[in-house]
Amino acid sequence: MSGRTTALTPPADAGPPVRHPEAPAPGEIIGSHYEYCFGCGGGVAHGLHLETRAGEGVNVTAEFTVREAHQGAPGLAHGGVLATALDETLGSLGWMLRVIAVTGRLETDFLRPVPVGTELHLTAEAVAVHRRKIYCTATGRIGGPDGPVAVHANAMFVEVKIDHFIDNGRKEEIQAVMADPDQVKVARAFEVNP
Ligand SMILES: CCCCCCCCCCCCCCCC(=O)SCCNC(=O)CCNC(=O)[C@H](O)C(C)(C)COP(=O)(O)OP(=O)(O)OC[C@H]1O[C@@H](n2cnc3c(N)ncnc32)[C@H](O)[C@@H]1OP(=O)(O)O
Repeated sequence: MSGRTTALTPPADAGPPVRHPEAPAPGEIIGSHYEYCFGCGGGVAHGLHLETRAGEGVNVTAEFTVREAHQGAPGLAHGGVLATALDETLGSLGWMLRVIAVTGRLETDFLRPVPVGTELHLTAEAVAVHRRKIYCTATGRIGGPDGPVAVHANAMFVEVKIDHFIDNGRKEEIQAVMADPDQVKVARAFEVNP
């Protein structure tokens, strides 16, 4: 057993998350970070095509419509797909903090079944930061932004540098994104974090 704690409660000396001065303005659409991302990429036919908007604090909102390709049981969304929608929404919080962060831990509560055709209204918010760790929560509601909660997640993201992707991603995809000026622009946006 390692000594690592898996608790999602921020340590006592964690600080509040601080909205970066160059974060997208409230209401601004946060574009896809990668065309072939299953969560937000336009190039994935059966992907979630999540479109996320900046909130006023260190928070974001997004919508996702459950389609036939997202089923687990007949006519119902697969739980893993719903967890992905929460994960993707949480991942967008990096834009508000202007850091790149990947999911370290994601704990999901499934409270109501979500039928195919449902629009899931998602919100995510960072609640605390401790060194490279970002503690955050996300909620998916059905029937409208104030509708009943169907899914909820507590999560801990870990800040990483671009090298995390360059060192670990398959060479073909890494070379392709490095050759794409739009993608390089996305990556560069995170490189300077005053
Ligand atoms: C050219 C490219 C262009 C790219 C353009 C932009 C791309 C923008 C992409 C954004 C994408 C988002 C998409 C949606 C979100 C995903 O789905 S991300 C994908 C899923 N997640 C992953 O693949 C992460 C896999 N895991 C890892 O790589 C490593 O375990 C991690 C998370 C980076 C941590 O490893 P590490 O850097 O060695 O850090 P480590 O010292 O182990 O941990 C740091 C701290 O976190 C704690 N910690 C780490 N893991 C855990 C855990 N599971 N539980 C509890 N605590 C933990 C440690 O205890 C430590 O705490 P302290 O000592 O500071 O108190």
